[in-house]
Amino acid sequence: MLDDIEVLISAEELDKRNRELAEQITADFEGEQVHIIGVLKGCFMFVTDLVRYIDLDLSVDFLGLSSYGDSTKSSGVVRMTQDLSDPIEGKNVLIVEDIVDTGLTMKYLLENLQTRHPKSLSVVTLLDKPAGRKVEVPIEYTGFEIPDKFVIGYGLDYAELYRNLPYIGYVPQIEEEDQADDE
Ligand SMILES: O=P(O)(O)OC[C@H]1O[C@H](OP(=O)(O)OP(=O)(O)O)[C@H](O)[C@@H]1O
Ligand code: HPA
Ligand SMILES: [Mg+2]
Repeated sequence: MLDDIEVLISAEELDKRNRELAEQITADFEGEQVHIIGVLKGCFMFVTDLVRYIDLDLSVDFLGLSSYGDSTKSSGVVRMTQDLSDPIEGKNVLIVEDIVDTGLTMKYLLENLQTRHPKSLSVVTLLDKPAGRKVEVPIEYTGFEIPDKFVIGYGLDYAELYRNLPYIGYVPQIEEEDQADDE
C-alpha cells in the first residue's frame, strides 16, 4: 500500500460538484430523454453518484476501454474490453468519463460512437488534465481541471488498486516508481 496519499479533491467537494453538474445536465436536456454511457472501469463511482442527481428520464449502458494497464502512461493503444449492450441510434448519448488525459480514449470513443448514428453525442468528465493532452477532444461538462499529476481514487486506479478511495488523491511515490521501472 502507499503511504502519504495527498487529497486533491475531497469526498465533500466531489459530491458538491456532482450535484452542480447534474443540475446543469438536467437543465440542458429538459424535455428530452438521455442515454448515459459509462466508460469502465474508471467511471463506476462517478456515474453512479452523478445519475442519482439527474432529474430526467434516462437509460444507462456501459462499455469498457483500456489503454493504461499497470502504468502511469498511456500505451497509446485503446482496447475495447466490453461493448455496449444496446444500440444508440437516434438517442441523446451522454458519455460519462472519470478523466480525459491524453484524449486518446475519448477520441477513439467519439469516432466509434459517431458511426452508430446517435441523435446527439456529448461528454461529461469528472477530471480534465489539459497538460496531458495529445489530441483535442470536445468536452461539454467538466467537474475539475487538475494539474499534471497521476491521480487515484474515486474509480481511478494505479495498477488496478486504489479505485475504492472515496476521494481523488495524488502520491508522488507512484510516478517516481513508475519512472524508475522505465529506466
Ligand atoms: O485521455 P487518456 O490518456 O486516454 O486517459 C483516460 C482514460 O484512461 C483511464 O482508463 P484506463 O485505460 O486506465 O482503464 P480503466 O478505466 O479500466 O482504469 C481512464 O479511466 C480513461 O478512460
Ligand atoms: O491520472 C490518472 N490516474 C489514473 N488513471 C488515469 N488515466 C489517465 N490518467 C490517469
Ligand atoms: Mg486505469
